[in-house]
Amino acid sequence: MSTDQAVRPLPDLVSGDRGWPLLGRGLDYARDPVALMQHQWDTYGPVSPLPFLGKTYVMLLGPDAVGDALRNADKAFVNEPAWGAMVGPFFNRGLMLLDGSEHHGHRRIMQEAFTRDRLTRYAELMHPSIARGLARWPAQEGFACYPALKQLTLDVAADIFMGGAADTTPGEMDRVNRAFIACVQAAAGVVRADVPFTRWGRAYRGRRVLEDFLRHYLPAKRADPGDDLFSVLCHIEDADGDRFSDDDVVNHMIFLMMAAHDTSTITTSTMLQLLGQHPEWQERCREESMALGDAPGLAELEGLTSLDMVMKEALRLRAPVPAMARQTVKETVVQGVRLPAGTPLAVGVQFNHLMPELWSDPTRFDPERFGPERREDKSHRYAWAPFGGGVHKCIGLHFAGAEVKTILHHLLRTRRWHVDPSYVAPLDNHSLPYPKDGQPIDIAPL
Ligand code: HEM
Repeated sequence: MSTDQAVRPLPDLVSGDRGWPLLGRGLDYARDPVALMQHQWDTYGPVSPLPFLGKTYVMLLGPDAVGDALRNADKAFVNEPAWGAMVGPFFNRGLMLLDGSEHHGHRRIMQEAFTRDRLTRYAELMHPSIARGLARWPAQEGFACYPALKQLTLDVAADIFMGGAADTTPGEMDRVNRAFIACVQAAAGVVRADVPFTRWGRAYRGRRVLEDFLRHYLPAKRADPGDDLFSVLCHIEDADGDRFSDDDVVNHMIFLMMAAHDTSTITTSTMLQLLGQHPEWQERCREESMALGDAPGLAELEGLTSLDMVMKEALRLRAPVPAMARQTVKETVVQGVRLPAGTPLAVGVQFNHLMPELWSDPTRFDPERFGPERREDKSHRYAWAPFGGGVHKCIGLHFAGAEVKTILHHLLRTRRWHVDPSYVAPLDNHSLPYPKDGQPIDIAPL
């Protein structure tokens, strides 16, 4: 909350900013979220009204307003009703959808699944499934890398999250994958009820398939501690000995798979695009990877400094979560603007990533901006926030770093790829931004 300015009400909408009946500016967001954010900033400043899917949202832009919401110093903002309205009931009671002391309690337990020791083990386990998956990639011009990466991260999830699924046939596994994708795609549903042949109808069925699948394996996971995330969630406890119930494990697993999947796939595909367009960076990253072995450990992966800067730059240019949802539970003031209780908000971190006030030549691919001499990300605490901030900051950020870098490490050591420097990915922004054309790359053996 900012208190040092005169408090004023939310600006009125200027004419032409109502958008379409019911959809509001939803179509403008889907077409080009950054252009919409720029318009909001130019017209209203950091706190702006935004008609969106039948409600008047408030969009927060710029590092100060974003920081106010994410830090949540006076506990005015909550997640559950806000994210719940976006992603539907399919990720019910996932960590991101819990608030207050309940969130705190669950996060304390879940933290135990993401300790340094656990991450070291997950990183070891990733190598074989990633190497196996990439071995199937053809040498091809115009290879659609996005769907291939999506399959790869699903396979990794089956191994690392599930520890394999011993009594599930490939056909059943395929059904589980489709159920999972149906849940993820529900966010873009227009009909938001359990109606057959709609996105939500499919997602309701998908959630049931996922629950049945996880409950089938639960007794075995409870009985036999393993290294996969599912087993880990069954056995971890916080310092007071609190543990997850069976329902908690199922809810957290479904949410974790969702949180990990598209975000990591988007990041990896953006990196493939950028490294394909900037061969000098591809070579620089390759040299570092060649200096390591086939299956580097977590610390070695973290030591791939060029790849690390490229990953940060990819997350800056295309944040997998461009905006976060929040809702006020009491009246509060953001950057001098009074917001009543019950206000839904979109917290637009992607805009911060491209502000000329915070970054030099912001649309240019320039990973060195994250190098020790420049550290442009330090221009403001919320200049770069692809993983969010505050108590809900991504719990899987180091896991994501390990997975994305392991995929790139294997690719750099076995393939060379090229992308036309003028290529601009046509993004679908209905849920998280992904390239509609499958993001073609020309890929060949090294
Ligand atoms: C590059 C990949 C990823 C990106 C960009 C990303 C981004 C985010 C963001 C922005 C949030 C905050 C949402 C909010 O405050 O409303 C978040 C939360 C979360 N993420 Fe990630 N994420 C990534 C990968 C992962 C992975 C791999 C996992 C798990 C293995 C994961 C698990 C979670 C969980 C559980 C939360 C909720 C945390 C809480 O509410 O306490 N994420 N992520």
